[in-house]
Amino acid sequence: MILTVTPNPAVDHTIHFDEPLQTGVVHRTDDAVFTAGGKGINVAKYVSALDADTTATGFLGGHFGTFVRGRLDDDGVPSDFVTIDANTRLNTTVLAEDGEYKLNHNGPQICAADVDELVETVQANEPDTLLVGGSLPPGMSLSAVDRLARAGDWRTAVDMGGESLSNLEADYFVCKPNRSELAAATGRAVESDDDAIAAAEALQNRGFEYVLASLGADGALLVTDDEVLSAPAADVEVVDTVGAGDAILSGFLAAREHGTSNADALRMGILTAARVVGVAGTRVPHLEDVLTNETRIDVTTVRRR
Ligand SMILES: O=P(O)(O)OC[C@@]1(O)O[C@H](CO)[C@@H](O)[C@@H]1O
Repeated sequence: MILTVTPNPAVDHTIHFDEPLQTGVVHRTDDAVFTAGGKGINVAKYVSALDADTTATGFLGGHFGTFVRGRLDDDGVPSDFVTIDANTRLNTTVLAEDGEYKLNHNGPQICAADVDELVETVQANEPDTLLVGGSLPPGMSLSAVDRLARAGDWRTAVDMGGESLSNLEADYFVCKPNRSELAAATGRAVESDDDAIAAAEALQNRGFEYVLASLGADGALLVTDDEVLSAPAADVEVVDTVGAGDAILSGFLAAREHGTSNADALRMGILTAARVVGVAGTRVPHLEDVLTNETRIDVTTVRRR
């Protein structure tokens, strides 16, 4: 079972305007979507739709916490959250004619007892794979992530900011940096494909079994002890990119749970992301047929290591 930990869940508010944003103007629209979000929660939603056994945990509180719980229940995603006093955050994505604006709140204050309860909740769920996804709320330190990774006999995936990746100390199964996180984690400029490969290899050498790097329109890389694999992005219409990285990781984790090869897992990540970018916000698109989809994604071996 894949247990996802979202230390800092969110109600994702995605609002769309057919005009560029301007200061001093009241922009009005009918087009707004509210979903249960946060990186770990998105992974739970997507891997569940990919037919992998999953449960979502993390911290939830207040009215927004109730909303997130309710949405997961409606979607049939099992959850086992730690309840906190403070309100879960609201994150807004504005899709305007002049671009995609992401406005994220830092989240509610967490205390040591909340973290202890989270560790106990994770242990009680006995996952095979643990994923810790997204930012840490105020009061939760990075050492708590290492503690979660070491609290039982599971493999741990992480999807966190680049600086966090470079400061983790436990053993990790996979991390999923994007381009800027690769740069922040390694202190290298990541502009070209070669830069991305070199940075992903450098990160893998630091002790991650797999580095799955999401490169937006340039697709994704998978670096293992033995090889570097590359896959292009699918050629699809993009509504917004929110959740695309979560989708790549979800496809990869679900495929690994189903026992596929590395190349097929990378392909499934790309195909899952191709569906997710086609819907607004972090709504769950139709994913049941992703494995059997006709779309050709050619995974290439960049080099053997
Ligand atoms: O502030 P964080 O935790 O880094 O990111 C949170 C977030 O922006 O990431 C998800 C998309 O990946 C959204 O569902 C969510 O609002």
